[in-house]
Amino acid sequence: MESGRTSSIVSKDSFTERSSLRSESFSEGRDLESFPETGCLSIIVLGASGDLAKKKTFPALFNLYRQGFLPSEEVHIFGYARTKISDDDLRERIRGYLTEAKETSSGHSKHVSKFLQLIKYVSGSYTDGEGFQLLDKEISEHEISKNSQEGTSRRLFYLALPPSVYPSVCKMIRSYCMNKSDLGGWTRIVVEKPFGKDLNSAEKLSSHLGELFDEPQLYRIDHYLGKELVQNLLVLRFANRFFLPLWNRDNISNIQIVFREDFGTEGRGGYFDEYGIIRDIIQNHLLQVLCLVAMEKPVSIKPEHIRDEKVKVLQSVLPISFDEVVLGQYEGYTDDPTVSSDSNTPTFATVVLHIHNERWEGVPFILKAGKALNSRKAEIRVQFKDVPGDIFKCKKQGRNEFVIRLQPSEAMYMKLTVKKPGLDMSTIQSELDLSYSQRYQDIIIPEAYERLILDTIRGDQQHFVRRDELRAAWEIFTPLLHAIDDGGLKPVPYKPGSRGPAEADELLAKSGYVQTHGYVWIPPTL
Ligand SMILES: NC(=O)C1=CN([C@@H]2O[C@H](COP(=O)(O)OP(=O)(O)OC[C@H]3O[C@@H](n4cnc5c(N)ncnc54)[C@H](OP(=O)(O)O)[C@@H]3O)[C@@H](O)[C@H]2O)C=CC1
Ligand SMILES: O=C1O[C@H](COP(=O)(O)O)[C@@H](O)[C@H](O)[C@H]1O
Repeated sequence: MESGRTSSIVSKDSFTERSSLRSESFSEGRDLESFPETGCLSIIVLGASGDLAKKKTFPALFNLYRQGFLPSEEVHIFGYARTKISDDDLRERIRGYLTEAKETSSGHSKHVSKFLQLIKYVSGSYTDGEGFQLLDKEISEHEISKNSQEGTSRRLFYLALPPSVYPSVCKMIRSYCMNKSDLGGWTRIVVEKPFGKDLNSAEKLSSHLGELFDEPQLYRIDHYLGKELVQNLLVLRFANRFFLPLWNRDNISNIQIVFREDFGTEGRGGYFDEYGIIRDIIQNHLLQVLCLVAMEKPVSIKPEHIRDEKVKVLQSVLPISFDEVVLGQYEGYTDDPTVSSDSNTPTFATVVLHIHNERWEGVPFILKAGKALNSRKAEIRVQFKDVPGDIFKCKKQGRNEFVIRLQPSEAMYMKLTVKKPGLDMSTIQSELDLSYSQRYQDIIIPEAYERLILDTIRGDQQHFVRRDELRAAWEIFTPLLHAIDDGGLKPVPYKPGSRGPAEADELLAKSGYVQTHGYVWIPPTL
């Protein structure tokens, strides 16, 4: 394995102190700022009392700390929210979410306690200056205590908040909490999706944030871009001769990008009902995956080169035809008291996109996402066309497929036809399988948030959404979303624990997907 500092995949036993937060992986091609970073680092989690903060943000920070990426002599963490609680109350709220694999319980609790001591809580409002002045004072005290030279300290603000408060919070940060000068220090803002509700609101939000901060200071996080197999897509496509000649309309029949969850909105009904599955999953997570599957080879692996190509793909997507959309809502969704009883919000959607360019003309990209379905998984399924001149008459067994399983059980496998072992000359579907748990037994795959927060500290924007990308993404979905919001398109009911509406499978078949019968991929066990 590479040294821990250069790799974001860590060995199961590693607990090495890393003194630098600079990325060295793929460093030759990267475009990272070049000043030395010596000042102390303050990470401020706004909305620290909330769901995301406790389930994702603090655990990701803990894992970075545990692996030595957040040395206690440099880093301090602040929680900020309106709720009036003490430092210890916040620590107790998050303690139970800090988990780590394969460590003795005494080793674990030692790390947890030390980590929790790095956290301080400040209570204040999101709309007036008083709380933010207090926050600034606390951060400055920490910086002074670390002998950080003025202007060299680094401040990372993580907005784990509902998007409705982003504008006022950003204004407060700009007015009261910026790093005072720029002698190598910085102020960066991480904003969570959804970035707006449609094209207009997103543009308004972008303009507002754009007046307060420069684009290099803004990190629009989409945690799917931090998943191991999503990060592998460009390597897979552009570092393997196998795929180069095949990855196009001549060979590929259709591509599915699928997200399934086997639970419903679970305590987030109020949020979800305002947004729905398209804004929650498809317009961001699945569309980002589509970009990486469909984009042309970038000039280099510099973040801007990659993001330039993603924007081009998005701009080549044709307007969505409503005939190629199936919406669903699971039965019982409106029983949640925070959901309106006559809600039209889809909890399931299949949407077919078409990319109007030389590589993809005629290849449907089928994006499917649903809550309360029969399984939990996310995958990309590339289905190839039939083999012309099928001398083995094996068509009935199914087509070649290349499946990238993003989660759970990260894997990629190729479904292919082989001779059935034995004396007979017959064929059977089998697979070439790269299952990560089997192939990389010594490695723990980092959580997406862990990786992305590290990127924000390192100043690497590759895995974050650029403003023009966001605009192009909203352009694709806004007409459909408005039609749903206006009641012009209605979701069909489906049973919780099912595959979703039958109409979605019909749309899949209409789009050219050929179901393989009698073959099931079984994740290998050790
Ligand atoms: N939870 C998740 O799994 C995921 C969440 N996200 C995104 O992360 C962000 C935060 O999500 P989540 O933690 O679930 O949200 P929460 O509803 O838990 O809100 C976070 C905190 O914000 C404050 N808050 C809540 N509602 C309001 C309001 N109307 N006005 C002002 N402050 C409010 C509360 O703190 P207080 O009252 O103490 O100030 C709350 O603890 C959202 O943008 C969400 O879309 C993205 C991916 C997954
Ligand atoms: O952004 C979101 O993602 C989660 C699913 O994330 P995953 O990493 O577990 O696949 C989803 O449950 C949530 O509704 C959505 O806001």
